[in-house]
Amino acid sequence: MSCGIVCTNMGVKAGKRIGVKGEIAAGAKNFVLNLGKDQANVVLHFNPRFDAHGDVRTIVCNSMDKGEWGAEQRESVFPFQEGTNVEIFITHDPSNLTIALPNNHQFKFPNRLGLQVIDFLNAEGDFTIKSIQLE
Ligand SMILES: C=CCO[C@@H]1O[C@H](CO)[C@@H](O[C@@H]2O[C@H](CO)[C@H](O)[C@H](OCc3cn(-c4n[nH]c(N)n4)nn3)[C@H]2O)[C@H](O)[C@H]1NC(C)=O
Repeated sequence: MSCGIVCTNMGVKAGKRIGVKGEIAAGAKNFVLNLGKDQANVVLHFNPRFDAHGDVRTIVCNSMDKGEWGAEQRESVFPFQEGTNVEIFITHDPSNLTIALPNNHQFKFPNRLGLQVIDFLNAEGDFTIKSIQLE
C-alpha cells in the first residue's frame, strides 16, 4: 500500500522531462520514486538507500513487470544528504531512462518494459514531494 503521493494519467511521452522536487527527511534511511504504467508495471524503481536492505549510501534501481521484480542495478554515485531539498529529473526514450541527479551526475537505466508513455509516479519512504514538473 502506498502511503506517499501517487500521480496517475500523467501522459508523459518519450523525450519529455519529469522533474521531482522534494525534501529528504533528517535521519533518512531510504526513499523510493516509482515511475511507470501503474503500481505493478514500473519502468523505474529509483531507491536511494542511506542505510537500508543491507546497502549504505547506494542508489539501487530496478523495474517491475506485471508485479515481478527485474534485476537490480546499483549506481556508483550518491549525491544526496539527509535533511536537504533535492531535485531529480527523469527523461525516457524507447531504450533507456536518463536520471539527472544533483551536482551534474546522471545515469541511464534500461527501459525494460519498452514503455512509451509514463502515466504513474509514486513516492515512498523518507521523502516529501514538494513539486512535480512535466515539461
Ligand atoms: C542478498 C540477498 C537478498 O537480496 C536483497 O533482497 C531484498 C528483498 O528483495 C532487496 O530489497 C528489495 O529491493 C527491491 C528492488 O529490487 C525494492 O527496493 C524493495 O523495496 C520495495 C519498496 C520499499 N518501499 C518503501 N516504502 N517505504 C520505505 N521506506 N521503503 N517501497 N517499495 C526492497 O525490499 C535487496 O535490494 C536485495 N539486495 C541485494 C544485494 O540483492
